[in-house]
Amino acid sequence: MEKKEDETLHVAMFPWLAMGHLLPFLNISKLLAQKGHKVSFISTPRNIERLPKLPPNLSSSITFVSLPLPPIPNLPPSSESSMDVPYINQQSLKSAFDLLQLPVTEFLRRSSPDWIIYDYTSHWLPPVATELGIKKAFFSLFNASALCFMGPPSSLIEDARTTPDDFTVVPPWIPFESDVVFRYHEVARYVEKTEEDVTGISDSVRFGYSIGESDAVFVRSCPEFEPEWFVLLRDLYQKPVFPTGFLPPPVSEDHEDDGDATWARIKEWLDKQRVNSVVYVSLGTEASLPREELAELALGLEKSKVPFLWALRNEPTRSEPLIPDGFEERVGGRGMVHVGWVPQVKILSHESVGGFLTHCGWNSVVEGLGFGRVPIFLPVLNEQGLNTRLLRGKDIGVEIPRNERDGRFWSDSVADTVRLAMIDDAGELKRTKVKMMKGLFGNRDENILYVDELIDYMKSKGSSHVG
Ligand SMILES: O=c1ccn([C@@H]2O[C@H](COP(=O)(O)OP(=O)(O)O[C@H]3O[C@H](CO)[C@@H](O)[C@H](O)[C@H]3O)[C@@H](O)[C@H]2O)c(=O)[nH]1
Repeated sequence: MEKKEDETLHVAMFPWLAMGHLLPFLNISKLLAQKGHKVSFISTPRNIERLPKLPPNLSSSITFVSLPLPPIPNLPPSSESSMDVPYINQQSLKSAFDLLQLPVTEFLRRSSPDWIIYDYTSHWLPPVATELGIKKAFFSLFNASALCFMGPPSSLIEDARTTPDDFTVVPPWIPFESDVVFRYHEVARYVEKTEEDVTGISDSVRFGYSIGESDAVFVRSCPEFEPEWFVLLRDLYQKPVFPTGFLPPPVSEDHEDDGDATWARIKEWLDKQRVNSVVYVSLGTEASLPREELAELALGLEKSKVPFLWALRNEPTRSEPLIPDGFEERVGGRGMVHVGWVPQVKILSHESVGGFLTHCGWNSVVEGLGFGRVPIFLPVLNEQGLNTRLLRGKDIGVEIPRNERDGRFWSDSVADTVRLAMIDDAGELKRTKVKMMKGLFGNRDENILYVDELIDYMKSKGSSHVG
């Protein structure tokens, strides 16, 4: 049933319980709402509370559907997102998430959206949607090259790669030369430490069913940036694959509002720094470094002599962050350390920021390049190593050298890499190259064209409601 041009869609959104997923899902929801469509955004109470307030003109188009996270043993009651739970215990959060199947099904039955856009964790959702006659799209927050590396649904479900070494080579389904592979330590450290799969379902299997049983796959990237990977992805999936563009977030609608004290303090400090002089340091919402590496990072920043703003996350298992003793006094006014949530997009948009020392989470990459900030890569877990290889392959950014096997790195390499990115003459070409990426990643008018195409596609499939 094709929807007519002037008809509005009702789209349900169901992201994984992680800020790096909730925020881009909300971002695309706002774009749908701006185009006059209706969105039901499904999540848990604490996650909904953490999201940025909706602009008044969109608040009647986006309805938050708050479903309490069912309690399970070993998961503290307030732990509703991946940043509340240590990385090695993420499977417990997934067990609780799986218990949302019933309330989500009830909501979908009651409200009959035309489409549901869902994340990799809800592998159980496609059959539910099919039964209710609701179209279903898997929205990938991983880019096309990372998805290709992971492979077609059949391989994901088979989950045949088991050892860290298996992930350091180009898989057989990639028919061209590629260096998008993991380094040993990027897999080994986490494979070995992660708790047994308490859900019985690995992430690979979740991805496999989520992709394999979808009607379409939406990917937060574009063929201009990853041409060969999009061609391959369509071939591997044998179904419609749509780029969403980079969905550059609007600065004014970032997590914190303008009256926020954290932003006021950070802005005051940034305002005093020279244009393009500051390196912003953040490793996202899930990654954390062992104590000795954190110390090397701190010492490296100190040795670099470059002004820095370091956002250190509050780690769920530690009462206080592991900044080396006396660090803040030694760096004095040259460095600012903030523990806890910061308004990242606003920081990156500030003209004093020139570089971004990042774990290479895809949201951070998109946000940093959208403002032309030079990325300094320190990938830690998930697909962050693959993102780093993709970008380095295009001569974007610089990577902090590490030991291939154990991942150790030293303060001198941190200092040298930061100086190369920020001030050394040898880094000039890199800085120019990154400025050239600003349009592709940050231009909202250009990027929205992808969302327009995606909406046209969703309308063309309309609703397949049976009841
Ligand atoms: O203090 C903070 C911390 C984070 N953010 C925002 O939160 C998001 C974080 O996303 P990302 O940079 O991708 O980091 P993670 O949340 O750590 O990323 C997880 O999700 C990404 C998307 O799937 C993956 O690429 C990563 O590997 C995975 O660890 C970004 O929009 C940031 O702007 C803030 O605004 N303030």
